[in-house]
Amino acid sequence: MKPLYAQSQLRAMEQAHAHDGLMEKAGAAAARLASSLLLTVSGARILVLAGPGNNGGDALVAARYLRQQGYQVDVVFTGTYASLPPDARAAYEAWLADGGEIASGLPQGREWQLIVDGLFGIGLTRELDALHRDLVQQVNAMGVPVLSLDIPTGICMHTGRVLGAAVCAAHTLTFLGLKPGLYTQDGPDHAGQVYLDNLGLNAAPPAAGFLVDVPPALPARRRLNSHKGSHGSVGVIGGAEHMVGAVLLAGRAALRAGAGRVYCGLLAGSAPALDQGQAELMLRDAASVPQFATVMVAGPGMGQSDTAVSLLHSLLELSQLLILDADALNLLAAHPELQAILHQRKPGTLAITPHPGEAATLLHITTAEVQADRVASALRMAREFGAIVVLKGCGSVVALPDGRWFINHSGNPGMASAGMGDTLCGIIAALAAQEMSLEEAVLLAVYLHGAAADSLVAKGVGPVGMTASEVASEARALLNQWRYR
Ligand SMILES: NC(=O)C1=CN([C@@H]2O[C@H](COP(=O)(O)OP(=O)(O)OC[C@H]3O[C@@H](n4cnc5c(N)ncnc54)[C@H](OP(=O)(O)O)[C@@H]3O)[C@@H](O)[C@H]2O)[C@@H](O)CC1
Ligand SMILES: Nc1ncnc2c1ncn2[C@@H]1O[C@H](COP(=O)(O)OP(=O)(O)O)[C@@H](O)[C@H]1O
Ligand SMILES: [K+]
Repeated sequence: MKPLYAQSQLRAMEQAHAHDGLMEKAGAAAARLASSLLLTVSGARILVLAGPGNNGGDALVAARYLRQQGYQVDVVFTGTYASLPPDARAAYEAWLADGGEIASGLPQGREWQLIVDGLFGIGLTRELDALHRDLVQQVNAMGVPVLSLDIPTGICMHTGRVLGAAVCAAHTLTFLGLKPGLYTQDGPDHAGQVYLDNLGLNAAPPAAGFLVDVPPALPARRRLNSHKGSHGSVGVIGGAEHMVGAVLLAGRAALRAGAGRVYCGLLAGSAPALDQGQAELMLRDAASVPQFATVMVAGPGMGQSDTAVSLLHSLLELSQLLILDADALNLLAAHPELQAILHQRKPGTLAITPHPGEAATLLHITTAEVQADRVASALRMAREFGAIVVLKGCGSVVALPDGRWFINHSGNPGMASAGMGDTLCGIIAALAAQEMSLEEAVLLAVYLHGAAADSLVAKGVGPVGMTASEVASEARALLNQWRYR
C-alpha cells in the first residue's frame, strides 16, 4: 500500500523544505523523465506549457535542462511575471538568462514530439478559465504524448474530478507524494502512467489515506487437519422474481473464494431447488439461511417487497457479519427504522457496497454529488451507517467509520457489466468466513476482484465481454497463487 496525501500535507512538506531547492529538483527530474521518453527521437522538439504558479516554475526549470541537453524547446507561459511566486520567478529568469524564449500563445506551424504540461498542479482551486480550457483542448487534440507535472492540468488533486477541462497525459511525474485524484474518478483516464519523485524527502508525514496496489493481508494458510466447517459458512439472501441469478453469482463467487459451505435463500416464488450449474450451493428458504451461516450477504436481486423488508429487519438484528448490497441498500435508504438498528450493531460487523447510484440514494443526494468527492461521500456513509463502505467504480473507495480510507488500484472497465457487484460481495463474505476481520476481507476482496479482472484482460479475456463468473474463477486462481505459491 502507498500513502496518499492531502494538499495541506504537501504544502507543509514544501514549507518545511523551502530552502532545499525543491523546484530545481522537480524540474530536473521532469527533464530526466522527458528525455528518457524521447530516447528514440533525435533532435526532438518539445513544447513546455508553464502556468501562473509553481507548477509553471517546475516546467520552466525542466525547459532549461532540456534545452541544455540539445532539445529544441518552445515555452508557452500563461501567467504574468509580476505575479509569479518567488521560486517560479527565479525559474523564469534562469530560463531567459539561458537564452530561452517565452511565448504567450501556441506557436503556429510547429510539430512537437513531446508536450510538458506545467499549467496547474495542486494549486488548482476552481474550474479552468476560458484561456486555459482552450489551451488544454488544443493540446488534447494534437495527439502528441504529454508528460504532466505533478497532476494533469484540470484534474482536482483531491477528487480526480475534471475542473472544466483536463489534459490527457500519457505520463504523470508527481512530486513529494501521491495524490488521491490520480487514482479515482477521472484521474486514471487523464494521468496515464504515474511516476513518483519524492525530491529527496525521505521523512513523510502520516498519510491521509492509502492506495491499495498490492494484495493486502491474506487469509491464513489452511491447516492440514481442517474440514469444511473450518472455512466458514456463507449465506446469501436475495433473488426475487427475475433476479435469481444475482444470488447464484454471489454464492458461486463465495465458493470460489474459499467458503466451506454456501447457502442461498431465494425470494422468488418460482425459485429453483438446485443451481444446475453449481450443485454445491445449498438452496433454502430465505428466512432459514441465517441460522446456517457465519457470514451473511443480503441484497443481490432482493427487490423491495414487504418480505424483503422484514427479512432485512431480522438480519440486521442478528450478530453475524453482514454485507449489504444492491436492493438491501435501497431498502435501508427508504426505511429509517432499519437505519436505526445499524447503530446497535457491534462495530466492524457491517459492510455496505454501494455503487455511486446506490450511494446517492443512501445519502439523499445526486449521483453527481457523490462522485464530486468520492472519498468524502464514502466517509460520510461510513460515519452515518456505522459501516465499512465500498464506494464502487473506477478507483473504488473503502472507508471506515473511524475516518480511515483507501483507494483501490486494481480493476478495469471490463468490470462495468451486470453481476460484477454480486461477485464482489460473495468474495467479501467468503474471505470474512475464513477468519479474516470484515475490514481485512473487504480490502482484500476489492483488490482481488479488480486484480482478477486485470489478469483476464492480460490474457485477452476482456475488457470487452468479460463476465462476472470469469472474474470469480480468476480470483480463485490469484488467491491460490498469492497464498500457496
Ligand atoms: N512550492 C514548492 O516548494 C514546490 C512546488 N511544487 C510545484 O508547485 C505546484 C503547486 O504550485 P502552486 O501552489 O503555485 O499552484 P499551481 O498549481 O501552480 O497553480 C496556482 C496558480 O494558479 C492560479 N489558479 C488556480 N486556479 C486557477 C484557475 N482555475 N484559472 C486560472 N488560474 C488559476 C492561482 O492563482 P490564484 O488562485 O491566486 O488566482 C495560482 O497563480 C505543485 O503542483 C508542484 O508542481 C514543486 O516544485 C515542489 C516544490
Ligand atoms: N471502470 C471500472 N474500473 C474499475 N472497476 C470497475 C469499473 N466499472 C465497474 N467496476 C467494478 O465492478 C463492480 C460493479 O458492481 P455493480 O455496479 O454493483 O454491478 P452489478 O450491480 O451489476 O453487480 C464494482 O466492484 C466496481 O468497482
Ligand atoms: K500539471
